[in-house]
Amino acid sequence: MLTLSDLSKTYPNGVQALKGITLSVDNGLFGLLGPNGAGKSTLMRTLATLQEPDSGRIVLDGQDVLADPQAHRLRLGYLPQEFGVYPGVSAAALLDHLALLKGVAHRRQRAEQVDALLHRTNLYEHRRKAVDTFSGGMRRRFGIAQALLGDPRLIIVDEPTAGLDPEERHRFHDLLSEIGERVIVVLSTHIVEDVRELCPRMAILSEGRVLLEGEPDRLVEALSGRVWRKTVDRETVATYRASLPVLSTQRHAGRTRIQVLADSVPEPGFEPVPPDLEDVYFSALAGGSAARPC
Ligand SMILES: Nc1ncnc2c1ncn2[C@@H]1O[C@H](COP(=O)(O)OP(=O)(O)OP(=O)(O)O)[C@@H](O)[C@H]1O
Repeated sequence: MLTLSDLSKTYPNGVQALKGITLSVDNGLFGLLGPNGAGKSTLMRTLATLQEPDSGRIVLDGQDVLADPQAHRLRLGYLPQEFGVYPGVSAAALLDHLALLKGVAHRRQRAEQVDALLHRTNLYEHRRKAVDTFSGGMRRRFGIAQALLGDPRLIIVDEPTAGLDPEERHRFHDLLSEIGERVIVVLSTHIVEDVRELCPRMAILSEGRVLLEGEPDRLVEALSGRVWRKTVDRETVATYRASLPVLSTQRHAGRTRIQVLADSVPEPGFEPVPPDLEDVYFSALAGGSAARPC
């Protein structure tokens, strides 16, 4: 169990990136969803003990993370948004090197672990290729392999599917789900689909605060009967936005579909639609009229 209590962080330039974040995270995949600048990466780096919060507490399995960051790092796997690799070094050699840094001192044990991870991430046949020549998807999978070195208890993945093609994204999702069966995985993303497909629990973060937390299915259910759609001309969208709580707009066959949150039909011509997680996300960002945290 991972608990974050009242974490706050203000950068030297005055930006308050975290404003009292409190969350409880169990085994499995936990999705942190939020727009750019919400504070996701700051929170991920804080969880990875790469930077300290100004205040607050992090406890993993009863141990105070900030009191002993070194012990925490041994139980941690981290896949940052961007990671550099030494040019010309093969996947197997780099994993071996990283395993050594992670404290897997015994050569044979290291070789076994590296081989197992290369198989698990479907990179075994590419093990002799330099990681800097890998495609985006292969690089991400390599990132997961290095995050799994040393058998961590907590895995942190920051925006893992950005830039992946659908097939690689799918493959990456399978890998994350499988990992989530045994450990805590905290996944940050601005892609609603990632959370819908992967996470039994989630939180929506914006401007350094948790707006909403819960099970995606239950959060969607809470919007049932309250989402309405109408196809309109593009020029009228601003008028609708000014008078109704518009959740989202979408181009469809040359016209625009708007989705509105309302307890009853907002005006003639709107039809009810089943809510989805995107509606939950936009309603939370819009001020949380749907926000009934569970
Ligand atoms: N090192 C830093 N110094 C100053 N401000 C920072 C620093 N890192 C992040 N910020 C600011 O803190 C806020 C939160 O940024 P953060 O990168 O944590 O958000 P994010 O949700 O991960 O966004 P993105 O998806 O764009 O990475 C932003 O306003 C950002 O400009």
